[in-house]
Amino acid sequence: MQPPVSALHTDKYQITMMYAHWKNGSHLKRRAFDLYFRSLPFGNGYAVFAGLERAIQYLENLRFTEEDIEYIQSLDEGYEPEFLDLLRSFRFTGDVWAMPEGSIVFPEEPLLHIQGNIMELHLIETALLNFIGYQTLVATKAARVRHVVGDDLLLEFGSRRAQEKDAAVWGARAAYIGGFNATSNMLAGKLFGIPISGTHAHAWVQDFEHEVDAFRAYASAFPDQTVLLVDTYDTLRSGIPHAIQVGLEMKRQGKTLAGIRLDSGDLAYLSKQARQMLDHAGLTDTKIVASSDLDEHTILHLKTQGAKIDAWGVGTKLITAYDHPALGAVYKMVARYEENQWVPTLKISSNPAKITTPGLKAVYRIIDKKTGKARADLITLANEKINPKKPLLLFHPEQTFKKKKVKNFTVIPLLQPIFVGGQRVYSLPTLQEIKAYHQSQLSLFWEEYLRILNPEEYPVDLSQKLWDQKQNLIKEIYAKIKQEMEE
Ligand SMILES: Nc1ncnc2c1ncn2[C@@H]1O[C@H](COP(=O)(O)OP(=O)(O)OP(=O)(O)O)[C@@H](O)[C@H]1O
Ligand SMILES: O=P(O)(O)OC[C@H]1O[C@H](OP(=O)(O)OP(=O)(O)O)[C@H](O)[C@@H]1O
Ligand SMILES: O=C(O)c1cccnc1
Ligand SMILES: [Mg+2]
Repeated sequence: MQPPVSALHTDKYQITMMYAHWKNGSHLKRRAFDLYFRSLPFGNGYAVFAGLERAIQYLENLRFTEEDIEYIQSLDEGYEPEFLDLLRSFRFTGDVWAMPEGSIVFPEEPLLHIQGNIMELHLIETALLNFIGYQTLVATKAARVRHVVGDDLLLEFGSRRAQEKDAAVWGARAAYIGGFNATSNMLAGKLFGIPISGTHAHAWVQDFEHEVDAFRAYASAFPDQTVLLVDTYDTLRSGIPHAIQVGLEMKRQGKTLAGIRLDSGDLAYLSKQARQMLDHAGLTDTKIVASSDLDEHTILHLKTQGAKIDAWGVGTKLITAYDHPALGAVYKMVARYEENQWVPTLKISSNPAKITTPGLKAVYRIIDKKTGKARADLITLANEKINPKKPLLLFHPEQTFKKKKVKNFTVIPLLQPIFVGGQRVYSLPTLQEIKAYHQSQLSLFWEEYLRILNPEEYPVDLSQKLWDQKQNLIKEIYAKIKQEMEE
């Protein structure tokens, strides 16, 4: 368990809106928000949802401490004492639905749907977007790396380059969900039970007069898990020969040199040379680990060059989501509860893709019974039923002439209840279960959606009823604006 996240981990405007609602007497009005993203990162065909556990911990422990209240008071913004009292007794009381962590998710799908009073719904926006945006990015990047390495071992080495501590620790967890086997971060190992793994640094070698003495001393400290870093001076002429020398000494003692690590230079050439040299010396069980600014692209190139690499250490480019550093997730109001019913609401934009989809919704994955593969995701009204016995007409939400009829299918609802009335009703899966769930979900998709370059766009459609509701609301809003202009 991590220390609780402060209630002040939010933007000022959330607190000012909470106060203004309280002054207005509207702070307990019931509202609904969706959290989703609009476009996929890294040019990938899907994203891997992560960050839910952190979000759950946050909501369960959300409190204003006396120090937080003192700070708000000290701002001299005229907050009345009764409002501060309200904050003192603040607890999250809302209802939450979410996709399970490890889910394969797509743009426009509600990843979280939250109902509650407007005050609490404002407060939590920033933290939820912060956790889920980052962890989903890293899990997705990790899945891309996993996609190109097949079954090779993947080690997460990014802590030193992460954007601060929380990113290192939760990023390690997200990488594990997305397909990494281990992390070098000890704290992530302790907190989450992720396998930890590591070799040694150049400084270990530099600390000895002779490279071979450094290797020998390391091997005698860790005879069962010796991985030697061979590029401190000269990989081919010094590092590998010295590693072989120590490897043979180990062999005579009945031990195996577990591996060598290459951390610079031409990794394809060096790994092929290293493999030959190790094999020639009879060290065929010694593995080759590579690290050095790797990502899915360099790894793919190294593979096509025939690199003889068994395990990959990936740091900076994974943990910082280097080539797409923000998911751009958003949190938008979709309905207001007025006179005992939910009234859909939307935000208009000149960019049609940015017009929100109003109302309470459900998300289904449509699975072809014959192939067992996903055909499309369908967002419907919350109370809409899909009859799997009747053919289902799917159409593109913008280019509506693009249609397809689906028969012989099953539907999987994607949103799960997480909180009811502020109480958690969801039992947290273990990290192993999340990882396994992610793998099982990948197998529902055709390779065309999974490849890392120019994947096919997976269809995410709106049901006819939801589509109609959205169009009608857009028309209504424009009619109202016109009327108000004329008055
Ligand atoms: N055969 C290869 N094909 C394509 N890219 C490679 C190959 N070998 C290594 N790379 C990549 O090329 C880059 C090499 O980086 P660079 O030349 O800056 O430093 P380096 O070789 O790691 O040396 P140092 O760490 O000493 O600066 C890394 O991103 C590495 O992953
Ligand atoms: O390359 P990454 O994917 O970020 O993986 C982590 C890097 O961290 C270590 O390097 P170190 O901090 O010693 O620095 P350097 O390799 O840049 O010299 C390690 O040797 C890797 O090169
Ligand atoms: O264990 C390693 O080899 C390691 C750990 C962190 C960063 N670079 C390498
Ligand atoms: Mg390096």
